[in-house]
Amino acid sequence: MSVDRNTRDLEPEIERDFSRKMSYGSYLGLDELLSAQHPVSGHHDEMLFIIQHQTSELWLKLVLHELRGVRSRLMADDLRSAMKGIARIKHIQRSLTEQWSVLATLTPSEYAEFRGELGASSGFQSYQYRAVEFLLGNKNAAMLEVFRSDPQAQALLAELLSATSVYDEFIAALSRRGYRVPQDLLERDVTQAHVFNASLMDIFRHVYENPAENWDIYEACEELVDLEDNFQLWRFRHLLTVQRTIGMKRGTGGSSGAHFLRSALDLTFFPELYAVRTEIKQA
Ligand code: HEM
Ligand SMILES: N[C@@H](CC(=O)c1ccccc1NC=O)C(=O)O
Repeated sequence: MSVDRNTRDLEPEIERDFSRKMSYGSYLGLDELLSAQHPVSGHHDEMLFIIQHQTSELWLKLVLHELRGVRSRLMADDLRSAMKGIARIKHIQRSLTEQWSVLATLTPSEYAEFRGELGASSGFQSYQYRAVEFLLGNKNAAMLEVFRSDPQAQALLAELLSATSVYDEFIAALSRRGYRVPQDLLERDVTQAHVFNASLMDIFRHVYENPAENWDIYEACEELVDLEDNFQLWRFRHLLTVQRTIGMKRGTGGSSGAHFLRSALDLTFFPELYAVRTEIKQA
């Protein structure tokens, strides 16, 4: 290292020939990844728009992978390891939510220059986003119609629609641990969205009023609430970004736009875990 040249000398042992060895780029498939940006307009800012979506989809791919892991660890009654997966997902969610500030630098005037070229395409057609919602228990069979022209995406969603969600498996694990979960909930039609079930309230009230005796379950409940909070924060930042870039215009996907996105804030994955807060007895 020569300070005066402000140049770092490369050590002789540093690998330089990758003609027969796996390199960074080949391991990561960078040729494919970095040639997958295809702007449809000639506008400078479209690259930001594309990369923001692509990075979001990459993180969603990992969220899906981790959620599947969480679900199978719950099925194996390995609560601690399931919580490790949720901790990772929470960090990814924070990163996804934080990323909205980058897209917020796209002004309405800049977006208006290429929005017309997007046609009917929209984030509403993100199958990975829908898969995450399904895995968390917010099923909606009508969403599959959007993917008629993409059989692979439709098959993935069909598989998840008829599979149990993370919350279904958490509830099943509670039952195996001796908490009194009613049979009808254990045998619910898993193709439907989970809806508030009053019979879970006795269990969660007991857990929240006696944390010390139910510590790992208590912790798991709070992890799930963090997950839902984070999901809602992402939705809210999306809504704010939409409002500042297209105001109250209709969406390219055909919806009413901001109004439609606002109504997603009323959806909930774990309603009983929020409802229990109202019922905890005060000392
Ligand atoms: C300027 C940026 C953006 C605008 C103006 C925008 C606008 C919209 C609108 C209006 C909708 C409603 C569906 C429609 O009719 O099109 C929508 C849905 C959606 N967008 Fe975006 N969006 C933006 C960026 C993003 C980004 C970066 C993502 C990340 C993947 C994303 C993901 C989604 C998803 C998942 C939905 C479906 C939401 C739901 O079903 O509630 N959007 N977007
Ligand atoms: N729905 C957006 C368009 C949009 O944002 C979009 C277009 C193509 C691919 C992803 C998108 N992102 C989120 O909806 C709009 O109405 O302007």
